[in-house]
Amino acid sequence: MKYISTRGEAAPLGFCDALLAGLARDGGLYLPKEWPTFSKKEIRALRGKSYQEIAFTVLQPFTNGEIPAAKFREMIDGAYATFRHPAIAPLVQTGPNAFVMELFHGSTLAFKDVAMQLLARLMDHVLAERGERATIVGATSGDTGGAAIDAFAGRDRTDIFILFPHGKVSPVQQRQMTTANASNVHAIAVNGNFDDCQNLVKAMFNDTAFRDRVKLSGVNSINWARIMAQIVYYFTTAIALGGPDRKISFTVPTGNFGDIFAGYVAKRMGLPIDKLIIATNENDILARTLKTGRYEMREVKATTSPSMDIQISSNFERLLFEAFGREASEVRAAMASLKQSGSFAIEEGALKKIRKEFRAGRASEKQVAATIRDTFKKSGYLLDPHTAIGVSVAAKHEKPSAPMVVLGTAHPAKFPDAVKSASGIDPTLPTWLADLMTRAERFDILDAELKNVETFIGERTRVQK
Ligand SMILES: Cc1ncc(COP(=O)(O)O)c(C=O)c1O
Ligand SMILES: N[C@@H](CCOP(=O)(O)O)C(=O)O
Repeated sequence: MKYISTRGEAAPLGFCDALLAGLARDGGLYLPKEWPTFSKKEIRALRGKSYQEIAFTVLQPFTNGEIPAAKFREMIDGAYATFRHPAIAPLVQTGPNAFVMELFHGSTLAFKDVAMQLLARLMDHVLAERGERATIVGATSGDTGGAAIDAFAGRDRTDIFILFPHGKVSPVQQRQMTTANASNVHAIAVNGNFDDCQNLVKAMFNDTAFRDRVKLSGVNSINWARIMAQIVYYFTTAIALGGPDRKISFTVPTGNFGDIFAGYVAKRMGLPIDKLIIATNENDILARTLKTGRYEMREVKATTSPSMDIQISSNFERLLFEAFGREASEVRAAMASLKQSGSFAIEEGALKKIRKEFRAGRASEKQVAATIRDTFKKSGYLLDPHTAIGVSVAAKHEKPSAPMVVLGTAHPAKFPDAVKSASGIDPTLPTWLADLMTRAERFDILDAELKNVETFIGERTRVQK
């Protein structure tokens, strides 16, 4: 299986090359040339299997035979041994036909751990096989950074540089990035917002001389392996709820569109998913796009769900590629228009295809607080603000015929201020993070200027120049 770029101008790559490349050289995102599929019978055969067994079966076709099966299984087992719940992604019933899939039992309490722990092991393996090192850069609005630092800290073949928006992540998120005691970790607070950080990362990938000199690799969801690992929990959950003989709907708190795109891929692979519902906060660019057919950037607002305070939703490009019938020239035109004018229009045919698979909704700050408060009052279950957006939006789309699963993307203790002000409850960090807020911090502050950031990274990476 080869991986092709959404912009159609980069050479197709095998799995290991796409893994290390992150962003394609034409600025596009990699996708498999065709989707591997599973029949209903094959999906039924996964019933009763562990998360790790299902992960192995569902993901192996994507590895293109480039990772030995036993080694891949060992990586999966290692990745999920770091989780504190045996089911990895357990389900909690919150209503007669409503569930939250808890994705926050990994070491940094966010769904990012699910993919990042596997990604780090895959990269380590490929770099060791090739006798190479890599410089990893990542942009974060709060959660990707902590998960990446946890997964890569102390790894000898990689130096990791995480860019986060200065003063715009929660104190817990910041500490998860700034207190790692490892010399290969560099947390950088950027004077700007998340979109500035993400633009810097993409600009570094597009600077070929720099990219090649420091052997740049990415851990954001621009990296196909991130999306790939996130496909698994759609399968485990659907199977637990009666799939493939029953359709399930998923509501996904969305920012960069990676998590929900993984659900789309699961559907393409044969998993009977009814609807995929995009849930946004007041930065509702995706909900507006589905309604109007125009992707139109606005000023980003700071909300109580900072990880979703995003205007440039990276993986929407992957969906456009699909909706345009994999016509890369149309993706290039849309992305050029976005760069030039901050917007693009989606033609009727493509929009129809998107609307067939997806619904979308937004939750205001008031609705988020009310959802946290009411859910706690009703059931004693404490939601984090991101998951609360999912629960709020899902309520408008629930129907008796298909169970509705909201992706629980973070633990409430990552956002204690918002949770306490909504519910009166002060969520506590688990014991292994109990001293997090007293650990010594180490980070640098940089302006959002490409040359500046490249010089900083170039001087600190251990890649041979
Ligand atoms: C807690 C949380 N929820 C939701 C999201 C949105 O996920 P995605 O960017 O994959 O759409 C993020 C960030 O990615 C997050 O950290
Ligand atoms: N919400 C994310 C933003 C980056 O998303 P990614 O999935 O592309 O890594 C975060 O928490 O950092």
